[in-house]
Amino acid sequence: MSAGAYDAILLASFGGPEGQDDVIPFLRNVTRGKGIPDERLEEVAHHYRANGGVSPINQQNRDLKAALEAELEARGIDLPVVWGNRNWAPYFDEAFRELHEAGHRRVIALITSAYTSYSGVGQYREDFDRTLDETGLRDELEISRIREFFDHPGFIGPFATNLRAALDRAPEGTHVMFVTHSIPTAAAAASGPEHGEGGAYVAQHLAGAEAILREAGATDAPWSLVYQSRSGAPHIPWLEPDINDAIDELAGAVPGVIIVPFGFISDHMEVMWDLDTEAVETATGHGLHVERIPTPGVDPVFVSGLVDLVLERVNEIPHAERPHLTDLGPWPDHEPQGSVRSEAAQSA
Ligand SMILES: CC1=C(CCC(=O)O)c2cc3nc(cc4[nH]c(cc5[nH]c(cc1n2)c(C)c5CCC(=O)O)c(CCC(=O)O)c4C)C(CCC(=O)O)=C3C
Ligand SMILES: [Fe+2]
Repeated sequence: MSAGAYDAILLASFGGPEGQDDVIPFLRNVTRGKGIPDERLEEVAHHYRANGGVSPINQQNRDLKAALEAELEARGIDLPVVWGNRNWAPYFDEAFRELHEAGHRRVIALITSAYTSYSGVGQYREDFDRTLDETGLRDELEISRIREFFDHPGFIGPFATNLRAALDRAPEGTHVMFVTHSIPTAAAAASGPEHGEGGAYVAQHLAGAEAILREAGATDAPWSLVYQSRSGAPHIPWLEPDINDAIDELAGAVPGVIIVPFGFISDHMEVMWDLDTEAVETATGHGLHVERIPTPGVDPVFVSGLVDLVLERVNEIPHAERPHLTDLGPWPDHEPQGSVRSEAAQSA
């Protein structure tokens, strides 16, 4: 099946270190421009160091790329997938050159982040812009991107299925903790001031949590939205409560907690360390039943949903007809970046 006006998919992600020697250079990339000394970065590095200097995120993206390619082929959609990262190889400049050298001009970016925030969207768009200029490909490539997919059935579905199974295994009255990446309260407000104090970022998470509960047939379960992985200067306010504080607060009042990591699409370092090590230890320290359900990863429902999101653009599906499980969505498209000159302009 033709992919209409598009030539390729860019799988765009965060990137992560793949060995002890990579950790500090990777963290320098993540904090570029902030002038953080290596000694401070070494303090942040501990969870990578404890895992041989390796973040699982790059392998998870290789697996997601392969799963996308298999789904596209199964559906007969002729769209190659090129992978690029913000903070580690393969970097966006390598990916953009690969796309251009293969003759691709109009690209759909699939960013591995489901929600609207500077870190999850804005920084990626800035990086695309900067990379188009640095590679001299601004007039040769046009980068569009799929909409934020926080309420797409392909993203909600796997969480709902796994939450239902976890609730069936848990003691009556177990509390459901929806956890996502904390961000500075100022960044949250800026993500969509029309949505109130926490901006679009918090509004999307609250609506997404309710959608997961509905799809799991668990609207009567006690639940809350909590946060993880705050960093930076302590005097700067970030979204709260931290998941460990929330567990401390609930201990004694509930028999257990189910942790739903719906802030991420794969079980990367911030899930493995901040949740599976720290938060689970907090819960077991209180003698609570605790289970952390998986992120979508390469769940076939999620992978198929990502291809559906790409096809929304390929087939120019009207906005109102795009599937969404909250009344916040479907989230609007973003303006393409770069400017492929039309054939007419090129021949003129
Ligand atoms: C909203 C959000 C997402 C979700 C969107 C998405 O999924 O993209 C996300 C993802 C990730 N964040 C990651 C890692 C890091 N984030 C950092 C720092 C920060 N993240 C922030 C926010 C987010 N981060 C913020 C506001 C900062 C403060 C500094 C700044 O304002 O930029 C730092 C620096 C050290 C520190 O400050 O902790 C590291 C190492 C990894 C890789 C994990 C792995 O290696 O497996 C991933 C997927
Ligand atoms: Fe982060």
